[in-house]
Amino acid sequence: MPTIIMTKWPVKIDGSVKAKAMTFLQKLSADDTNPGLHVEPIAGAADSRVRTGRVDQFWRAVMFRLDGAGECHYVIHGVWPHDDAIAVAARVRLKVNPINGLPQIEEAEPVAPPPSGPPTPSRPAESDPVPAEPLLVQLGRTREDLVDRLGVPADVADRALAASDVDAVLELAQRHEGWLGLLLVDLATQDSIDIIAGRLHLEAPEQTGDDDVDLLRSLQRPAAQAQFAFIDGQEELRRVIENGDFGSWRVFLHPEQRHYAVRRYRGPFRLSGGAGTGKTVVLLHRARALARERPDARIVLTTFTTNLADALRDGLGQLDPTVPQATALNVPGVHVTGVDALAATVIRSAGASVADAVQTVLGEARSTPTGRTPTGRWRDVIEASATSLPPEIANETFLSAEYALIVLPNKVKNEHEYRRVRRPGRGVALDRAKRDSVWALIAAYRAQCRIDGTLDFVEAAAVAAAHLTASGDQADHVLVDEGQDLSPTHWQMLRALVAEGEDDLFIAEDSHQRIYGSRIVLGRYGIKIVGRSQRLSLNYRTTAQNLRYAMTVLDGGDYVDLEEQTEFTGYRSARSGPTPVVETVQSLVSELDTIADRIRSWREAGATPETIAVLVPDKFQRERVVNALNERGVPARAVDRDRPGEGRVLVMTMHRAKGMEFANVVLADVGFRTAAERSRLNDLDAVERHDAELRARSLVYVAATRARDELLVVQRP
Ligand SMILES: Nc1ncnc2c1ncn2[C@@H]1O[C@H](COP(=O)(O)OP(=O)(O)OP(=O)(O)O)[C@@H](O)[C@H]1O
Repeated sequence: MPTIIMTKWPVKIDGSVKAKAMTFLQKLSADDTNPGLHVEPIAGAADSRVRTGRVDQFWRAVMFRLDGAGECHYVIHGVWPHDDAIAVAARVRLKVNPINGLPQIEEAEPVAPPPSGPPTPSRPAESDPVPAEPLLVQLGRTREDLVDRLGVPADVADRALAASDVDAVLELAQRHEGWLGLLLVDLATQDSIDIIAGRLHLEAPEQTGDDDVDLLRSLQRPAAQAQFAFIDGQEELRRVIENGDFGSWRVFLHPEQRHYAVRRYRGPFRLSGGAGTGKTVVLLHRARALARERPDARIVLTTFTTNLADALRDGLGQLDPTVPQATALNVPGVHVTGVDALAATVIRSAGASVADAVQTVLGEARSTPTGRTPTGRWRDVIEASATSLPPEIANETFLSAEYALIVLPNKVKNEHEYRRVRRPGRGVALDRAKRDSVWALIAAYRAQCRIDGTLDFVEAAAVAAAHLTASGDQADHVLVDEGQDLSPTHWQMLRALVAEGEDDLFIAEDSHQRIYGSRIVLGRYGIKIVGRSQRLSLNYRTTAQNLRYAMTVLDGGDYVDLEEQTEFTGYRSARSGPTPVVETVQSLVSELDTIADRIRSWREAGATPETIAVLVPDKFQRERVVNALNERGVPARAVDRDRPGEGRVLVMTMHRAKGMEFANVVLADVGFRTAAERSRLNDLDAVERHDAELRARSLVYVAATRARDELLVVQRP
C-alpha cells in the first residue's frame, strides 16, 4: 500500500473540495492502481516522478511518486483546477538540496522569472536621501552564506539580499513554506550563520546513487518535517486536510519543537520561550509521544488555571483523539488538570490520612479541610489586629508572599520555627520583634481558617505535597505549562507526585509572562534542572510588528527565569502584518467610541466577531466595555470562567486571556491606575513594589501577544 506524504497545502481549497480530496487520498493510499483515480504521468514534465490524479471532474491532485526501499510513496504537492494542475505538474520538480540535504520543490520554469542577480540600485539623484543598505547586507550576510553555505536557492537569496528591512524579509519568508521560510526568518536576526545552520541541522546529503531513496531520507530529516508529513493512517490524513493551515501545529513542527517533543531526559527539563513560540504545542506533542511509547505510563499534564487546563484538554483531543485521557490520577493515560484542582484531587484521595499531612504542614490536626479560604482573609486579619508593624509589612501582598514563599515551603509551624527560618530573596529584613509580630498575624490567619475548616490554594498544595511525600508517587511523567506562575508549594507537590528519574518533569515557562505570584527559584524546591534547559525563539502566533510593540513593554524590566538566569528578550516572528495602533484618548467616552469604531471596521473587513477580543485590566472595566459596545450596536459578551462562545465580540480581563489567541485585539485602559491601586503600590516595600511593577508590565505583554494580526492599544494619560 502506498504511503502518503503530505505537504502544507499551497492553495486554499474550500470544504467540498477538501472532502473530495480526502476521498481521493484514501483511495490512493489503499491502491494507487485503482483506475478511477487516473494516476498519470505528464508527458515532458520537468520531473519524471510527477503524477496527476483525478479528484473529480474539475479538480486534479499534483504529486510525486517515489519508489524507495521496495515501497511506493506519494508526496502530495496540492490540488488545483484541471488546467492549472497540468501546468503546475509540468514545471515542478522535487529534489534534494545539494548543500543542506533538505527536500525542495522548485519550479523549472517559474511564471515570473527571478532577477539574474542582486538588483543594482539606480544611482540616486543628488537630492534623494541615500538609501539604507538592505537589511541582510547590514547584518553582514553574503550571497555565499546564503547560497553555498545554507542552500538558499539563488533567486530567493538575491531577493532576500535586496530586501530593504526586516518586514520585507519576513514578507518574502511568508511566501516560502518549510525550511526555506524558517531560514529567511532566521537570516533577518543577529544569529550567526553557524547557529542558523545548526538550528535546522543542515548538512550535505549522503548520496546512495538511488535518487528516490535519497529523497525519502531527505524527507525524514527533522527540518523537512516542518513542511512534509508522513501520514500515519486515515484519521491523521483527515486531520491534516480538514484543519489546513490553522491546524498545522498538529503536524508540521519546527525541528526544535519536534526535538523537545520526543527527546528523553535524565531528569527535570525546562523549556523557556516567549509568548507564542509553541511551548504548549511541544507539551501536547510530548504528552502524546510518551503515551504512545509507554501505554502504561501515568502522565499528568498540568497548568496554572482550570481554564488553561480545559484548553490543554481540548488541544490534546484535537492533536490526537486516540490518546487516552485519564479522568483520575494514578492510572495510565494523560490526566489533564489545573494545578490547584490537582491538589484538591490528592487531598480528596488521601481519605483519613490527610490529617497527618495537615499536621506536617500546619502543626494541627484537621481531618476535613473541605472549604477554600476566601480571598481577602489576610486583609481581614490585618484590620482586626492592633499590629505595630509598618504598612510595608502589614499588608496583604507582603504577608501572603511571606506565607507562600517562606512559611509553607519550610513547614514552619510555630513562632519558634519562624524565628529561625532563612528568608532568602525577601527584601525586607525582619528583626526578632518584627518576626514575632508577623507570626502573630500568621497565627491569627491560621486560627480563623481552622475555625472555618478551610485551606487556601498554597496550603492545599503544601498538604498535597506532604501526603504524596509520605504515601508515594502517583505519576510517571509530569508535564507543566505556565511554570512561571506556580508557587513553591505547587512545585513541592509536583516534585512529590513523580519519583526522580528519566523524563520525570518537563516544564514550559516564560518569565516574561509571570502575572501571578512571586519570582521563585526551582532549585530550592528539589527540582534540579542542572543544565537541562533550552529556549524556543520563533514566534508562530504574533506578527513581527505586534511582537515589537509587546517587547517594548518589557524594556528596562530585569526579568530572571526559574533558575535565576537573566531572561532573554530576543525572539523573532515568522509573520508580518500591520503596525499596531496606539491611541491616547482624553476621556472614557472617547475610549469606548474608539474601541467600537475599530471593531466595526474589523467586522466590515470580514473578521468574525469571536476572533475579536477586547482585553481590559479588571472585571469592572469588562462590564463597562460590554455594556458600552452593546449600546453602540456592537454585540459583545463578557467571558469569565466559561468558554468563549461564538457570534459576539469577546471582552475579558487580561488575566483570563492568558494562553488564548485572537485575530484582532484591543487593549483597553493600558497604563491607567486607579487612586486605590496607586496607594496600594505606595504601601509596598521596594522589593514587592518592583515585583508588582514587573507583573504589571508582564500583564500588558501577555495581553499584547494574544493578537495574531491586528492590535489596537487605547491608553489614557
Ligand atoms: N509548528 C507550528 N506550526 C504552525 N503553527 C504553530 C506551530 N507551533 C505553534 N504554532 C501556533 O502558534 C501559536 C502559539 O503556540 P503555543 O500556544 O503553543 O505557544 P506558547 O509558547 O505556549 O504561547 P503562550 O506562552 O503565549 O501561551 C498557536 O496558534 C499554535 O497553533
